[in-house]
Amino acid sequence: MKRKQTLLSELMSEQRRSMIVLTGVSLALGAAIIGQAALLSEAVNRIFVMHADLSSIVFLLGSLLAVMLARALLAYGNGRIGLYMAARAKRTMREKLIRKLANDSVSATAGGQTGGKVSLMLDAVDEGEGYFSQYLPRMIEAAVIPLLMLGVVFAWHYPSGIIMLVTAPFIPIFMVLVGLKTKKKSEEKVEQLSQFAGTFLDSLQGLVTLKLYGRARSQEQEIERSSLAFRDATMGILKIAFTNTFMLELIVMLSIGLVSLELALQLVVFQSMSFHTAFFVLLLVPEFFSLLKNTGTAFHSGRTSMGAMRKVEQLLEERKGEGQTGTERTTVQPGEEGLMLGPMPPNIQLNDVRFQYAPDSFKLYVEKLTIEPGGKIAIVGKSGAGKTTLLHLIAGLLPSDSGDIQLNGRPYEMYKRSSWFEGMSYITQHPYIFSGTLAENIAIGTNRAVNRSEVEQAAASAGLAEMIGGLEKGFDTLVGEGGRGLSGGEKQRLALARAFLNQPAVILFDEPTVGLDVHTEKVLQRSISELAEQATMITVAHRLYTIREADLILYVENGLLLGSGKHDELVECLPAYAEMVHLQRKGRAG
Ligand SMILES: Nc1ncnc2c1ncn2[C@@H]1O[C@H](COP(=O)(O)OP(=O)(O)OP(=O)(O)O)[C@@H](O)[C@H]1O
Repeated sequence: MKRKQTLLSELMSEQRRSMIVLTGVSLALGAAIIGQAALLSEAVNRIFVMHADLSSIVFLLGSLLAVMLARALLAYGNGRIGLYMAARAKRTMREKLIRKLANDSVSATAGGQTGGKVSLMLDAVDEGEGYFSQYLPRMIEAAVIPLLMLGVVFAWHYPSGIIMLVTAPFIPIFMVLVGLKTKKKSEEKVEQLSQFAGTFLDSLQGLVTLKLYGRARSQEQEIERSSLAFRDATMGILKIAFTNTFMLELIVMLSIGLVSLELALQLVVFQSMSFHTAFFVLLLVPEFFSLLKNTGTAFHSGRTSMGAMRKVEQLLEERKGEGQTGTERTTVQPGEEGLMLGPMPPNIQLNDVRFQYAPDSFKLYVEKLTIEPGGKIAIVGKSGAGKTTLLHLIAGLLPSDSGDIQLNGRPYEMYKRSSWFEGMSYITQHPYIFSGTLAENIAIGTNRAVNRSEVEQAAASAGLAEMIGGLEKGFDTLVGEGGRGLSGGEKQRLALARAFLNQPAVILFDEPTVGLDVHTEKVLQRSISELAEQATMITVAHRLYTIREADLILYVENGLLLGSGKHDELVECLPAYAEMVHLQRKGRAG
């Protein structure tokens, strides 16, 4: 059975070439370190033991300087390659996350904690960087350079080599023990951070609601609790990191002490070795242990990064399976090369379509439904009956569990998704206003480049001209986050202006449930009917006027399409519909 490729192994396979370069640079760095020690010990030997004059060692000192420079450059090069690998890995992770979120169905994207996702996108991906910028370069260095050094020490003075060989494994053993402990802690930390960020962002977004319901204080306490938990998790990791550093220093100090003692005994007591050799080995030993020690710190950051990467992987995995109910779900493959839809409204057909948000939850079933091109459809029913769900299914914003949705007689999946979405505009009750100017917010209605006069024309058609004309900066007024606020009616008209730019073949319209003033209502109605002249219009309808004018009314109850037809027909043959109309009339009169 083929093993599932993890995110880390995927990222690693991208970095193969960089890792080969890294190994080459590490080898050169090892040679430079050994060369530096050899030249330095030779220079000291000549000056202090052989009392050579300065002119005879000028070349030696020049070579030493060159090797030191080369070492610095190689160490810098290693750092740069690490940073390059980290940047590449972060880009890949972000791309994967964005692609995943963008390809999820609308309901899946809207689900979950927004703040948590933001924190994951920004922080966990950043934390993952340490694996490539620190851990990998240090590990490759540790695998290459100490071996090189050990070989040289063995060749020059094998007893020191034996001590190094015996003491060195204590460092990785210690690292593994500590690493295992930090891994769990770091996963906890990322979890805490995500929770903290989530609580914080969600509280900020809902500040007005919280204040109104007098919940601001309890939310404050919740944020405090969340931040304290995050602090504790961070402190836990720091405690381990500090103890780790202290223990590593101790092991390194003892090991260097042991080699020095052995060298001193050989040099002074037994006089069995030259000063040159002893000094050369003595110069190499701290370098050897310092490299191993660096891997200790890198190991710690590597574990933290792995914890963060697991979180990213979980989000990618989670969303992969999200919404699957066990039955084969007709998912839409994004970006597939498929049929293109033309500018004309398509014929839309639903056959035996079933949908469920999750097992044991609300069920929607449509046996047969045909929407003719250019039709004006009103979906009606009680609150929670499934009107919006049906609208989203027709629009392909939700994937059906079974059955098929056809456009012009062919399954929906055969079409290129972008061609369908480009020909469609969705005017929701609460359209999202992005942070930017009014002109920019209108221009996002279409993919093609638009000029200012087209934006102005669209705004005028949507009945926004008067309101924008009254603003000091007109179309350049900043709206959305950090900008000017817009009323509910203005937001919907802005969404309408987006649709006017797009000139869609299919319009989805979620009619406002709250009453707009007569003037706004008239403007909206006029604009929408103008926009819908050449298009199929599917409205989740609440107004009697819209319902009466519709070519086809779909009456939904408890997720079932109870009846469809014209207003008069339904009043005649569907008592539930007749009652709804009656109640609506009474409501208006009262
Ligand atoms: N993302 C979701 N996950 C699970 N259940 C959902 C989800 N969205 C809606 N539902 C449930 O599905 C049912 C139908 O919801 P839907 O929004 O389609 O109703 P509606 O007729 O449009 O209601 P309203 O007129 O109040 O907007 C409701 O019971 C709702 O709670």
